[in-house]
Amino acid sequence: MMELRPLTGASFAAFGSVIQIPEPAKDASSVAVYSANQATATKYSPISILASHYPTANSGMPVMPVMSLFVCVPRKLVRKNGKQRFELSIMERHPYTTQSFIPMGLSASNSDTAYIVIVAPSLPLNTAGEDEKPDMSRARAFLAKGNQGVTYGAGVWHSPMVVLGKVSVTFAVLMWVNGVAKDECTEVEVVTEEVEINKFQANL
Ligand SMILES: NC(=O)N[C@@H](O)C(=O)O
Repeated sequence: MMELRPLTGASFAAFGSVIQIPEPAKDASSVAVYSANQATATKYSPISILASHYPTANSGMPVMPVMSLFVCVPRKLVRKNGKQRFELSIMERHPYTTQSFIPMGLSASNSDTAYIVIVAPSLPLNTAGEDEKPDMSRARAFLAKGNQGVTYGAGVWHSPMVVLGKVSVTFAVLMWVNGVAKDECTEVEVVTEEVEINKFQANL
C-alpha cells in the first residue's frame, strides 16, 4: 500500500518539479520573481525546465516541443475495508524528455480538482542490455491539487494520469517528441499497487 502524501516542490524534487506559485517560506527554490507587463504582472521563473535528451537517442530523428491537451476522466476506485483505493497496474516513462501536466483550470481554490502523481526510480540493472524497470518498492504517491501542475523528469517512471473526484480535468501537456514511439514512451505492467484515498480526498 502506498501512502498518499501532499505534492510539494521539496518532496517531489528527486522526480521532477511542481508547477505552482512558489511560497518563499516553504519553497527554498531557485525561482526568481520579476515585475512584468509594465508592472501589471508578476513573473516567476524558471518554474520548470523542459529538457530534451533526444540527441543521445540512436534514431537521430528531428525533435520538436509539442503541447497537447489531455482530458482525463476520474479513475474508478475500489472499496476495501471501508476505504477507497486506486489500484495501479501500469507505469511509464519518457527516456529522452521531461513531460509537464498543467491543469487548465489551475484553480486558485484548489478544492475542486485533485489528481494523484505516482513516481518511482528505476531498479538497478543486473545485466548489460537489460530493459530498465521501475522499483515499485520505492514508489511514491502524491496528492496534487487544482492549483498545481507537475513536470516529470526525463526518464522518471510515473503512472498515467490519475484524476480523482467526479469531473474530468483537462491538462495542457508539454513534452519533446521525435516521432519514434520507442524513444518517446516506455510502458510496463507492474504488480498491482494500491493507493489509499482518505475519505476527505475522495469527496472532491
Ligand atoms: N503521462 C501520461 O499520463 N500519459 C502520457 O505519457 C501518454 O503519452 O500517454
